[in-house]
Amino acid sequence: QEFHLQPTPQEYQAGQDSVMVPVQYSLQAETAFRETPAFHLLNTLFPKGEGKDGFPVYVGVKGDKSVKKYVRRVPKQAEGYYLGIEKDRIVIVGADERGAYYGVQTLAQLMTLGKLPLAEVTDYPDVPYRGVVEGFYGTPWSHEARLRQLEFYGRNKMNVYLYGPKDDPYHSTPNWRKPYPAKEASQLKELVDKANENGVIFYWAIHPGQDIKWNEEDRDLLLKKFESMYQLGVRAFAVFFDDISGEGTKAEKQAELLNYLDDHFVKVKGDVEPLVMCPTEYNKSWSDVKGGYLTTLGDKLNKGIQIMWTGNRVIACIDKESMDFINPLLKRKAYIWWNFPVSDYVRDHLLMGPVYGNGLDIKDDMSAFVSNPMERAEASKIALYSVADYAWNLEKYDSNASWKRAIRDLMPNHAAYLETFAAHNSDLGENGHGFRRDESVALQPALKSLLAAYEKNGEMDEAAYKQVAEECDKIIVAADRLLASKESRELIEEIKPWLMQFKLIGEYGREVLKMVRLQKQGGQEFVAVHDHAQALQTLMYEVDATYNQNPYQPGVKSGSKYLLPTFNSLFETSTQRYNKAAGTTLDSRAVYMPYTLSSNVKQLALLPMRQKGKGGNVSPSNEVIIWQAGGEVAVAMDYVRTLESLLVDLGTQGAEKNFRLEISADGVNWKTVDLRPVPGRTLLSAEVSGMKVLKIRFTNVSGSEQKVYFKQFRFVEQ
Ligand SMILES: CC(=O)N[C@@H]1[C@@H](O)[C@H](O)[C@@H](CO)NC[C@H]1O
Repeated sequence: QEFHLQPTPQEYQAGQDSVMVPVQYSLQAETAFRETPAFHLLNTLFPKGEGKDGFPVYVGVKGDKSVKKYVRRVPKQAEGYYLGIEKDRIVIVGADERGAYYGVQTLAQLMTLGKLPLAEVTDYPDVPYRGVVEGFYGTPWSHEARLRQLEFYGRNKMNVYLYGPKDDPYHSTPNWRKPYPAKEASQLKELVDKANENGVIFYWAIHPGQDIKWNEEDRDLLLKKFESMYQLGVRAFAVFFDDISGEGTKAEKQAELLNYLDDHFVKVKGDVEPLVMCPTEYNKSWSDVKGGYLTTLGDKLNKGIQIMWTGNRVIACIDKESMDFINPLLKRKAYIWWNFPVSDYVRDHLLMGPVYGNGLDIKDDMSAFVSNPMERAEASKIALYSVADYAWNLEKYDSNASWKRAIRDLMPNHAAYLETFAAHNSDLGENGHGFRRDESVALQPALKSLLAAYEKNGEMDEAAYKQVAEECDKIIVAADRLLASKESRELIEEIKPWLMQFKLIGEYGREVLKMVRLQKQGGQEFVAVHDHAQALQTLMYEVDATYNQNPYQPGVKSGSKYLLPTFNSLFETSTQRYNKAAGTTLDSRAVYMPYTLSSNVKQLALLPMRQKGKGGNVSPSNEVIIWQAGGEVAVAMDYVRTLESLLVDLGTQGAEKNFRLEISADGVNWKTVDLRPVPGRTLLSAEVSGMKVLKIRFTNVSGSEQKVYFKQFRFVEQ
């Protein structure tokens, strides 16, 4: 693999010549430089550290005497730097302190080459703020995972991390008004210090909108919370108003609060970054321009305040058209919150594929590009590496090359195996946002050709067969090697269930290919191989029913877009053909989904049904659902079944007054069923035990539009 600086620099010129990597350096810099993160990093790069006879390293920022003669080479862009490696010196000049830090990070990468090329790097970021918003639903990252993330951001020249895990009770309702308990407070302080060491601005975000009162008391409580975070070292703050309903959604009030914080906290402190806010209307598909929410923010919010935006939809790639829509309304460059590789709405999938689909022509249209990642911190690094690469230098961004480098960066000694795994674990599966990713890209042609030849006219595409068979072998080896890896143990522990599932898919594919071969030969051995394949199906079901049993999208899906569906089709077709020829009745069902969802509520229509054990649930949504009067959601069974229980949770009290649940045993006659609120919760329980059901229907009968959450719709069969 040829060497490539990360992120891709704006300009990198290297001759053939090089110098040995010095073991010691002598620092030529202003005294003040010794207090900077750039110095602390530089000091770790030379085995023998600093010494007066060491290799001269001139380092500083524009204006420093020590680097005066190089000042013309420094880019004018913020965080830019010039790095020159000459025969008798190294020169690093930053446009500012973080630029100097980035110059040292680039030097660190060059020093891994074993010898230093005589080179010049003139570099700077395209997008001012680049990084990560920990803004997902689900288990917040651990403290150790966050510390590792911050080092990763420094190495990849990401300069922001926004702390905003939805399920941290002190970030959101109910405890946003309270200071953190001692342990959490000291951990946050440690994170702030770690961020500073790595050139990362640590934003602490608050999510008060669900229960904030627009009065002085709450305003002062929020200010007090900011003050308590300031005491912990936080110097950058955000206010998120996403996923709320009710009073807290008022634009005028939100703007008034933000401006108050800006005038009475940020400007007073003098050493705090500009505020960042996430609007309630944070994507175009939800915005009602005429309603004036966005333009109110655009008109009223103090100019320096940044406003976040997820694009044309909740989950969407960002392009020129998206930016041309939003920037004029906000009267500033939107601060992009990119919802990838976040998977809190497809928690049974890993998103390990390339970062692609964002415009390469929008570097001047956004003030920030931050990624909302998976709750699996280490696994998110593949995407985050490429987000860093993209946001630093859009025009030179190459998604596939970046993806390969990201994998090698994450597991240098197992890159080939991790790439095999990542290639087949990248799509999200069906989901309520309709957002999909490509998967098994290199193998797709062979899978399609093998299936088409066999299913349409019973032929064998030998070349495709061979390629798929070889891939199955690679999958099995890759899964074993990764499961046994000593390298990146934290990553392996995060993705272990998916690695187990992945291996089973490789073994299942191997057996299914044998079945196809044997079916055509008509051999008796078909039965034994069929039974082995079925045993593997059972093991795959067990993994899916045992691990990652979260209440939203439980289970472990792998290779779900092309790989497994192809093997399942081949299993079913070869078994059916064998049965026909041999007069046997081998079970030809591969995977089974007995329930079908239908709905005329726009945000529910695409939600996938999931089978779990002896029951099913409709995949929940994180967002507020606009449920029109008379709107309904229905679930149809494949044949009449008997219910044990049914639970609905719309996240709002009193929903049982506005909605009706009906059951039909024949799809024609309907019976209304009582919905009982569970005391103290928004959960509703239906008395359905023993009822025969072919179809379930749940309707808004309030006569008006309802804004609710769709947190749960689950039933269990007897
Ligand atoms: C601005 C934003 O995306 N907010 C949340 C975010 O916290 C979720 O993680 C995101 C992905 O499901 N959906 C949008 C919404 O629910």
